[in-house]
Parts: sequence; C-alpha cells; structure tokens
Amino acid sequence: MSQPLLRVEGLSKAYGALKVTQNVSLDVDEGQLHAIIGPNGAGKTTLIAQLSGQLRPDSGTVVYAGEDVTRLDMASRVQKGLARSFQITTLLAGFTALENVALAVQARAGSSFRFFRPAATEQALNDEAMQYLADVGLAGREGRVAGSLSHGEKRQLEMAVALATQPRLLLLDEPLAGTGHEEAAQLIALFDTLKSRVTMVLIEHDMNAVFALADRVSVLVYGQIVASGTPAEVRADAKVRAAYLGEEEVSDALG
Ligand SMILES: Nc1ncnc2c1ncn2[C@@H]1O[C@H](COP(=O)(O)OP(=O)(O)OP(=O)(O)O)[C@@H](O)[C@H]1O
Repeated sequence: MSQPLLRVEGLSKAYGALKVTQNVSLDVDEGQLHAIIGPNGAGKTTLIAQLSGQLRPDSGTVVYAGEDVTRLDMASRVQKGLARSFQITTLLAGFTALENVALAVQARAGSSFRFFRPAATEQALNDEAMQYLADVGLAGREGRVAGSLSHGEKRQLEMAVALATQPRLLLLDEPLAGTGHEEAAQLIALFDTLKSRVTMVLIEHDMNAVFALADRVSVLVYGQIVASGTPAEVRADAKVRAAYLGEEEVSDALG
C-alpha cells in the first residue's frame, strides 16, 4: 500500500496536568477529506495547531509526504504544501479581495517573478489571484474591500488565500462557524469541488456537513481518538454516540 500523505504517530501535548492530546495516531490518505469531530473542548483545535506547526507536541511525530516535519515551524510547513486555512482576522480588511489573494500569491512565489518587469509582475500576480477567486466563487467581487464582504464571502476569500499557497494538504478549523444556512450550503459545495484537488483535514461541528463531505472521520474525546472510520462506521459506533449524549443536534445527525 502507498504511504498516507499525513501520518501522525503517538502525538501528546499537556498543559500542566491537563492532557489535551493523548497519544493520537492518525493517517490521512492523499485525495481524501478526513474530518475530526468531537465534543467541545475535546482538543481538536490543539491537534490542528500541532499539525500546522503552530504548537509543538510534547512527544510523537508528524510525518508529511514521507518527511518528519515535527520540528518544522509553520512557515516551513506551508512552503511544503501543508497549510492551515487563514482565519478571517488575518484577511486585510482595508484591501480588496484581489489584493488579499495577490499578496498571498506573491508570498508563495517569492522571487520567481523576478525576471518580469514590475508591470508584468503585477499582471501575472493578479491573473493568478483572479483564478483562485473564480475557483471559490468570488469572480466579480475582486474589487470589493475585504471588510465589506459578507461573512460567507470572507470565508470564501479565506479559501482563495489558502489556495494561493498551493497546498497539498489543507487544515480547516471550523470553516462553517458563524455562517447562515445558505452560506454554509455554498461553502459545503465549494469544499466538495476542492476535494479532487487538495487533501483536507476538517474540524467541524456541523455534522450534516461532516457526513456529506468526509471520506473518513476520526472522533476525538478528551484528547484521545476513540473511533476512526468511514462516516457510516463512525455513525454506528457506540462510543461516539455515548460521547455526544445530551447533544441533541448531533445525536439527530448521527441518525
Ligand atoms: N494554551 C492553553 N493553556 C491551557 N489550556 C488550554 C490551552 N489551549 C487549550 N486549552 C485547553 O485544552 C482543551 C482542548 O481545547 P481545544 O480548543 O483544542 O478543544 P476543541 O475540541 O477545539 O474545542 P471546541 O470544539 O470548543 O473548539 C480545553 O480544555 C482547553 O481549555
């Protein structure tokens, strides 16, 4: 069998006596959308932070594309194609949608445009940025200042900025939080189309989105993976049902 794109082995992290990540092991295959679900405070965000390089684990390894990246910082991981989707707060509110994405293209491309004249460089950056805006459904909105976009559009723009880094593996932390029903449906459709192009690890509370999108689901409870499998396997797992006992919306979605 071929190697997974991401292999996490025995990852642990504690804050004092609080073990937020306990011996987590997990494989993510290329081309898959792998969702990580779990009740509030289970340690999902802390786990993603260790995958992105934002946070150092106490022990364990993160192997990406066959390389041990455990000790690499976030910027080095982004350069290798392992990126976390940008938070809305990192969008430059006073800049246009196009400028936000063009800056991300420039940051990634570095000096590779150095042979162009300045005007041609700007054109090339903008052309590439326009493509990402079109990919996320923001064609026609490029001239709008980011701060004036709707909440859903900001999330789309955040995805365009993430795509500009040309990720091979994208980490998404609750991309649907705060979106309305229609905006959520649009974003789910967007993730569905992006699945063929980039491998994704998704943390999401919206179970309908998780079960619609995920190829595999891992369930984190008190920092430990208690179940991992296809959506159907996870749905039927007694430990998963027990973990969500009392959370009616999730119980309904589990069926
Ligand atoms: N820097 C920190 N120092 C101390 N405790 C922390 C720190 N960061 C997170 N925690 C604790 O670690 C636990 C896991 O938090 P985390 O945010 O990763 O959970 P989560 O599953 O993402 O939660 P939610 O679904 O509510 O976003 C929580 O109990 C949280 O209070």
